[in-house]
Amino acid sequence: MGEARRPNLLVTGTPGTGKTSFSSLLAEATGLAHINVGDLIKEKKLYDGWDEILECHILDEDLLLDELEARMAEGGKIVDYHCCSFFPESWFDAVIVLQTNNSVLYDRLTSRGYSGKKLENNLECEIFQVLLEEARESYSPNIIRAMPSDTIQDMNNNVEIVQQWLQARTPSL
Ligand SMILES: Nc1ncnc2c1ncn2[C@@H]1O[C@H](COP(=O)(O)OP(=O)(O)OP(=O)(O)O)[C@@H](O)[C@H]1O
Repeated sequence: MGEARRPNLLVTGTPGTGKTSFSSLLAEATGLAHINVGDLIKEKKLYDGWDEILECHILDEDLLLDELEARMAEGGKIVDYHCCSFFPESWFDAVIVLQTNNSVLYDRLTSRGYSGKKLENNLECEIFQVLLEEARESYSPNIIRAMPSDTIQDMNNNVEIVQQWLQARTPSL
Protein backbone atom coordinates (compact mmCIF):
# COMPACT_ATOMS: atom_id res chain seq x y z
CA MET A 1 0.00 0.00 0.00
CA GLY A 2 1.17 3.53 -0.74
CA GLU A 3 1.33 6.36 1.74
CA ALA A 4 -2.36 7.24 1.63
CA ARG A 5 -3.26 10.42 3.47
CA ARG A 6 -5.08 9.66 6.68
CA PRO A 7 -8.67 10.89 6.55
CA ASN A 8 -9.77 14.33 7.70
CA LEU A 9 -13.02 14.56 9.63
CA LEU A 10 -15.22 17.55 10.28
CA VAL A 11 -17.19 17.47 13.53
CA THR A 12 -19.91 20.08 13.52
CA GLY A 13 -23.14 20.88 15.35
CA THR A 14 -24.82 23.61 17.39
CA PRO A 15 -22.71 24.99 20.27
CA GLY A 16 -23.15 22.68 23.26
CA THR A 17 -23.88 19.50 21.28
CA GLY A 18 -20.54 18.09 22.42
CA LYS A 19 -18.17 18.60 19.49
CA THR A 20 -15.12 19.27 21.65
CA SER A 21 -15.82 16.43 24.10
CA PHE A 22 -16.44 13.97 21.26
CA SER A 23 -13.49 15.16 19.15
CA SER A 24 -10.98 14.87 21.98
CA LEU A 25 -12.21 11.38 22.87
CA LEU A 26 -12.04 10.37 19.21
CA ALA A 27 -8.53 11.82 18.90
CA GLU A 28 -7.43 9.78 21.89
CA ALA A 29 -8.97 6.61 20.46
CA THR A 30 -7.62 7.00 16.94
CA GLY A 31 -4.43 9.06 17.16
CA LEU A 32 -5.90 11.64 14.77
CA ALA A 33 -5.15 15.27 15.69
CA HIS A 34 -7.97 17.35 17.14
CA ILE A 35 -8.16 20.92 15.88
CA ASN A 36 -10.49 23.02 17.99
CA VAL A 37 -11.19 25.80 15.49
CA GLY A 38 -12.76 28.12 18.07
CA ASP A 39 -9.58 27.97 20.17
CA LEU A 40 -7.38 28.39 17.10
CA ILE A 41 -9.31 31.53 16.08
CA LYS A 42 -8.77 33.02 19.56
CA GLU A 43 -5.17 31.94 19.83
CA LYS A 44 -4.19 33.38 16.43
CA LYS A 45 -6.69 36.26 16.60
CA LEU A 46 -8.26 35.42 13.25
CA TYR A 47 -10.96 38.06 13.77
CA ASP A 48 -12.59 40.75 11.80
CA GLY A 49 -14.44 42.63 14.59
CA TRP A 50 -17.02 41.92 17.33
CA ASP A 51 -20.72 41.08 16.86
CA GLU A 52 -22.69 42.99 19.56
CA ILE A 53 -25.89 41.01 19.08
CA LEU A 54 -24.45 37.52 19.05
CA GLU A 55 -21.77 38.53 21.58
CA CYS A 56 -18.95 36.92 19.70
CA HIS A 57 -15.97 37.79 17.53
CA ILE A 58 -16.55 37.94 13.80
CA LEU A 59 -14.39 35.38 12.10
CA ASP A 60 -12.07 36.28 9.25
CA GLU A 61 -12.71 33.18 7.14
CA ASP A 62 -9.81 33.77 4.76
CA LEU A 63 -7.30 34.00 7.60
CA LEU A 64 -8.68 30.78 9.07
CA LEU A 65 -8.51 28.90 5.77
CA ASP A 66 -4.90 30.05 5.29
CA GLU A 67 -4.08 28.90 8.79
CA LEU A 68 -5.61 25.46 8.25
CA GLU A 69 -4.61 24.70 4.69
CA ALA A 70 -1.21 23.07 5.25
CA ARG A 71 -2.47 21.01 8.19
CA MET A 72 -5.41 19.69 6.22
CA ALA A 73 -3.10 18.69 3.38
CA GLU A 74 -1.21 16.48 5.86
CA GLY A 75 -4.39 14.51 6.63
CA GLY A 76 -5.38 12.86 9.89
CA LYS A 77 -7.20 15.86 11.36
CA ILE A 78 -10.43 16.17 13.32
CA VAL A 79 -11.76 19.68 12.75
CA ASP A 80 -14.21 20.79 15.45
CA TYR A 81 -16.35 23.83 14.58
CA HIS A 82 -19.95 25.07 14.71
CA CYS A 83 -19.96 26.17 11.10
CA CYS A 84 -19.14 24.16 8.03
CA SER A 85 -20.09 25.93 4.83
CA PHE A 86 -16.90 27.82 4.05
CA PHE A 87 -14.35 25.00 4.24
CA PRO A 88 -13.28 23.56 0.88
CA GLU A 89 -15.36 20.46 0.18
CA SER A 90 -12.21 18.53 -0.77
CA TRP A 91 -10.76 18.82 2.73
CA PHE A 92 -13.05 16.25 4.36
CA ASP A 93 -13.58 12.53 4.03
CA ALA A 94 -16.39 12.54 6.58
CA VAL A 95 -18.66 15.16 8.12
CA ILE A 96 -20.20 14.34 11.48
CA VAL A 97 -23.13 16.43 12.67
CA LEU A 98 -23.81 16.04 16.39
CA GLN A 99 -27.41 16.47 17.52
CA THR A 100 -28.83 17.02 20.98
CA ASN A 101 -32.36 16.90 22.30
CA ASN A 102 -33.55 20.43 22.99
CA SER A 103 -34.20 20.16 26.72
CA VAL A 104 -30.79 18.53 27.22
CA LEU A 105 -29.18 21.30 25.17
CA TYR A 106 -31.09 23.96 27.13
CA ASP A 107 -29.62 22.62 30.38
CA ARG A 108 -26.10 22.47 28.94
CA LEU A 109 -26.23 26.01 27.59
CA THR A 110 -27.82 27.60 30.67
CA SER A 111 -25.32 25.89 32.95
CA ARG A 112 -22.65 27.46 30.75
CA GLY A 113 -24.22 30.86 31.48
CA TYR A 114 -25.96 31.43 28.14
CA SER A 115 -29.17 33.45 28.36
CA GLY A 116 -31.41 35.78 26.33
CA LYS A 117 -30.84 36.08 22.61
CA LYS A 118 -27.70 33.94 22.63
CA LEU A 119 -29.51 31.02 24.30
CA GLU A 120 -32.53 31.45 22.03
CA ASN A 121 -30.43 31.54 18.85
CA ASN A 122 -28.55 28.40 19.74
CA LEU A 123 -31.70 26.47 20.66
CA GLU A 124 -33.35 27.55 17.41
CA CYS A 125 -30.25 26.52 15.51
CA GLU A 126 -30.68 23.01 16.90
CA ILE A 127 -34.48 22.84 16.47
CA PHE A 128 -34.22 23.80 12.80
CA GLN A 129 -31.24 21.50 12.22
CA VAL A 130 -29.28 24.40 10.76
CA LEU A 131 -25.93 22.61 10.85
CA LEU A 132 -27.29 19.46 9.21
CA GLU A 133 -28.80 21.61 6.45
CA GLU A 134 -25.56 23.53 6.08
CA ALA A 135 -23.61 20.27 5.82
CA ARG A 136 -26.04 18.95 3.20
CA GLU A 137 -25.62 22.10 1.14
CA SER A 138 -21.84 21.89 1.32
CA TYR A 139 -20.85 18.20 1.18
CA SER A 140 -21.80 15.03 -0.61
CA PRO A 141 -24.65 13.25 1.26
CA ASN A 142 -22.72 9.98 1.44
CA ILE A 143 -20.01 11.47 3.67
CA ILE A 144 -22.41 13.17 6.10
CA ARG A 145 -23.45 11.39 9.25
CA ALA A 146 -25.80 12.81 11.89
CA MET A 147 -25.17 11.35 15.35
CA PRO A 148 -27.10 11.72 18.61
CA SER A 149 -25.21 13.43 21.42
CA ASP A 150 -27.53 13.41 24.44
CA THR A 151 -25.62 11.14 26.78
CA ILE A 152 -22.10 9.95 27.52
CA GLN A 153 -23.23 6.57 26.21
CA ASP A 154 -24.08 8.25 22.88
CA MET A 155 -20.64 9.81 22.80
CA ASN A 156 -18.91 6.50 23.43
CA ASN A 157 -21.03 4.78 20.76
CA ASN A 158 -20.22 7.52 18.28
CA VAL A 159 -16.50 7.13 18.91
CA GLU A 160 -16.79 3.42 18.29
CA ILE A 161 -18.79 3.86 15.08
CA VAL A 162 -16.30 6.35 13.66
CA GLN A 163 -13.37 4.22 14.74
CA GLN A 164 -14.84 1.23 12.91
CA TRP A 165 -15.37 3.35 9.83
CA LEU A 166 -11.75 4.53 9.97
CA GLN A 167 -10.45 0.99 10.39
CA ALA A 168 -12.53 -0.30 7.49
CA ARG A 169 -11.22 2.52 5.34
CA THR A 170 -7.58 2.31 6.44
CA PRO A 171 -6.88 -1.21 7.78
CA SER A 172 -3.38 -0.21 8.91
CA LEU A 173 -4.77 2.14 11.59
N1 LIG B 1 -22.75 13.21 24.69
C1 LIG B 1 -22.77 13.97 25.80
N2 LIG B 1 -23.46 13.57 26.88
C2 LIG B 1 -23.50 14.31 28.01
N3 LIG B 1 -22.86 15.49 28.17
C3 LIG B 1 -22.16 15.93 27.12
C4 LIG B 1 -22.06 15.21 25.90
N4 LIG B 1 -21.30 15.91 25.03
C5 LIG B 1 -20.92 17.02 25.69
N5 LIG B 1 -21.43 17.04 26.93
C6 LIG B 1 -21.27 18.14 27.92
O1 LIG B 1 -21.90 19.27 27.32
C7 LIG B 1 -21.13 20.44 27.49
C8 LIG B 1 -20.76 21.02 26.13
O2 LIG B 1 -19.86 20.13 25.49
P1 LIG B 1 -18.75 20.62 24.46
O3 LIG B 1 -18.02 21.79 25.00
O4 LIG B 1 -18.00 19.42 24.06
O5 LIG B 1 -19.71 21.13 23.27
P2 LIG B 1 -19.31 21.90 21.92
O6 LIG B 1 -20.31 21.45 20.91
O7 LIG B 1 -17.88 21.67 21.61
O8 LIG B 1 -19.54 23.41 22.29
P3 LIG B 1 -18.92 24.73 21.55
O9 LIG B 1 -19.36 24.72 20.13
O10 LIG B 1 -19.51 25.86 22.29
O11 LIG B 1 -17.44 24.63 21.72
C9 LIG B 1 -19.92 20.03 28.33
O12 LIG B 1 -20.22 20.32 29.68
C10 LIG B 1 -19.81 18.53 28.11
O13 LIG B 1 -19.26 17.89 29.21
